[in-house]
Amino acid sequence: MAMIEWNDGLSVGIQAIDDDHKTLIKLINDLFDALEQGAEEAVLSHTFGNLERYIRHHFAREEELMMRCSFEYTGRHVQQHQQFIKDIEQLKSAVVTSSSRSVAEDVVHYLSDWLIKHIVTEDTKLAQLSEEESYPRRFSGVDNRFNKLASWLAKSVAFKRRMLMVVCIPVFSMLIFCLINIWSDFQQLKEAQKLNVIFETVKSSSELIHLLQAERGMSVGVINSGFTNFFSDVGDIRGNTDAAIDSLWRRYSEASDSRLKSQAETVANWRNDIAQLRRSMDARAIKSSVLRTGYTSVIEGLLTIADQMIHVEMPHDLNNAIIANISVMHFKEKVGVGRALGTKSIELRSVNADSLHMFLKVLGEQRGFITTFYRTAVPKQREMFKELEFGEIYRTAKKEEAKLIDAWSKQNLNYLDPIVWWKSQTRRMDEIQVLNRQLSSYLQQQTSNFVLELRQNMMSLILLAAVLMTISITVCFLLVRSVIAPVSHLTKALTHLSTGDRSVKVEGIEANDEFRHMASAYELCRRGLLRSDYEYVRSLINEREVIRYKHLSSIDILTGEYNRRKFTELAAQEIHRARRYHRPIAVLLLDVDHFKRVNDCYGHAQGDLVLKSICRRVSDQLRSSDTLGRIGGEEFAIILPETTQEQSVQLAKRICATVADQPFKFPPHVIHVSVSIGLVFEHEISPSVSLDALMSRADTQLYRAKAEGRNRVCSEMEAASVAKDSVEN
Ligand SMILES: Nc1nc2c(ncn2[C@@H]2O[C@H](COP(=O)(O)OP(=O)(O)OP(=O)(O)O)[C@@H](O)[C@H]2O)c(=O)[nH]1
Repeated sequence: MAMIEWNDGLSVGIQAIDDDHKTLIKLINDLFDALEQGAEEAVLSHTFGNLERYIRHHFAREEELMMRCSFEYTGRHVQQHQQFIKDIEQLKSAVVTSSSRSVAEDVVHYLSDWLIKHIVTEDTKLAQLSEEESYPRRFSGVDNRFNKLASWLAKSVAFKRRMLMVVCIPVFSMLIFCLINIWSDFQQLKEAQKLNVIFETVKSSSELIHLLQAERGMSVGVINSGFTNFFSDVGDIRGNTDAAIDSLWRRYSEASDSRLKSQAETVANWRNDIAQLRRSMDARAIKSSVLRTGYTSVIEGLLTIADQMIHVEMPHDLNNAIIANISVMHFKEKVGVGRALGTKSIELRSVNADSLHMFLKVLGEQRGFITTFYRTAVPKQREMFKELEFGEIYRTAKKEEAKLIDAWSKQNLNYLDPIVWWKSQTRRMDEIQVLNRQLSSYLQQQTSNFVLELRQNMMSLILLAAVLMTISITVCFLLVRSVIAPVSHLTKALTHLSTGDRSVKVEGIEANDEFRHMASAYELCRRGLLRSDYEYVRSLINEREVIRYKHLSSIDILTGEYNRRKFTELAAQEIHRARRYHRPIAVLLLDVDHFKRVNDCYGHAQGDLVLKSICRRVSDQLRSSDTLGRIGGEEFAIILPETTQEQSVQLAKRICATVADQPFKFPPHVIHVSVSIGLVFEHEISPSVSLDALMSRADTQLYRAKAEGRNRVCSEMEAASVAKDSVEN
């Protein structure tokens, strides 16, 4: 029968160590079997030797592993190993040389207890530590980078923090995303607010260009008419132009953007240039062509500044919209140039090819700007332009343009009226200016919408960020409550359980999930351990009961000495030992003399007291290694191991004397009693001599002692010497 058995639950997870443990279990079982079968000393010694060697081998393997893992308690463990190896030599001698079977069994129990403790506590700790090492493991998982990373994370970042990471990383990523977008929107908002200023200046520039175009046309008309036509109109328009220049200058000089501010000086210069042109005109000291060039250069300058605005960073749609708007401003200027060319040609009736060529070139430039407009304009702007193109004024002007080209091609401008031409083109320019204003308003509207959209976007992002923060804080709080707290409770409870404290319950887990299952499993485990604790205590009690019953079944109730059964068992062991080790032994049979009379005279109760007292006196004479037993009513037997013949005879005589010399006093009675003893002695017990044989021989001597008068010791040696004496005599 196996003393202990391997159970996979004992595995520490390291194949080599598990194999060692299995072999150790087998060797302990072998030792137990050998003892069960009553093996000879040589067999026991061999079996124990195997166990001892394997323990040394196992310790060496463990110590090597401890060194490799830098195990914290290596020194202490090595010391324990050395101590155990010393102890095991004593255990070996206890098993091999002890004649007592129970001693050998105790040693085997001790060894099996040691092995289980060693596997369950010491080696399990070591195995946990060696997980990081490359020691061949039984359950090696898939060793890939992901697993390594996960393992690194598990070791470097505590569970609580990992849980927080799970929540915080995505939430904070989104938060950062929101903040980046808020920042970007904020920047765009600032730019958009600047755009408003830019569009205002473009609008003002457009108004100024329109007034300058009108002033240029009228001023040229005044000069060309010899200062007869339009003179009063020029005065009115100059005032408007001055107001528009001042307004534009103020816009530029008050602008916070350095790009705009720098244009204020240019506008001031243009104001001076225009004033100079006017003075020259009023002094009639300028040609119309020079005057036109002067105005045109200012207009082109204004258009160039407007052109620069398209390079300001802004949303694509707005950028296209402003390009479209500026294209219309350019287009209008080209209409103005065409108007002047046509007017001059009709007035002079000039049909030269250069003029026609220039006119056609201007028309080409107009088409170019219209193409740019259509390419960049947003649908709404296109709609506005189409309305203009299909309007009566625009179509009339285009018809006049066609008439002029036709007349030019026929080389006859005589039937054309310059006033009609000029007016048609002027009305067309006015219409275009109306369109320009609409386009500018549209731009401002778009910018306002854009700003509004940005503001709303920013507000939404701020709201989202606030919601995310609230969610993350709430989720963190909930996680702490619902995950980390149960894990902490369970860990605490398990720690208590592992140290033997079975009283800690897991409380506060309200979820109906894995934690509840874990808590239930823990509770089952705790109750199971409690039950096994009680069972263990129960088994200890039972064991004690068995020992007590065993004791009772071995003891004579009256005297407290061994009864016949136990005495026979112990006497047989002593005889076995004496035979094995060739040691001497003596057997004494003692009978109370005339005890019937004691009973008869003093009663049975008094007789019992006398028997007890005799036993005490006899026992007082014995050594601890001697064995006394009551084998009959008033008959006792004594085994004296390791005693010489002389010592045994002396002891027997001393017993006789100690009983007979002092009467037993049980007031009011004084009872005189004696004992007779039959003694046998063996220097060395041969295999043929049994306990029964010795007892029988002792009984013969006892019978002789009774026969010879009682209160004496009779032995075989003395009988032999008497017989020898009589033969010699
Ligand atoms: N009080 C008491 N008497 C016992 C007990 N056991 C046996 N006896 C008595 O011991 C007596 C033994 O008597 P016998 O066998 O005739 O021997 P004896 O009277 O001692 O005489 P010898 O042995 O020949 O010296 C009997 O009267 C038994 O009743 C006991 O436990 N208590």
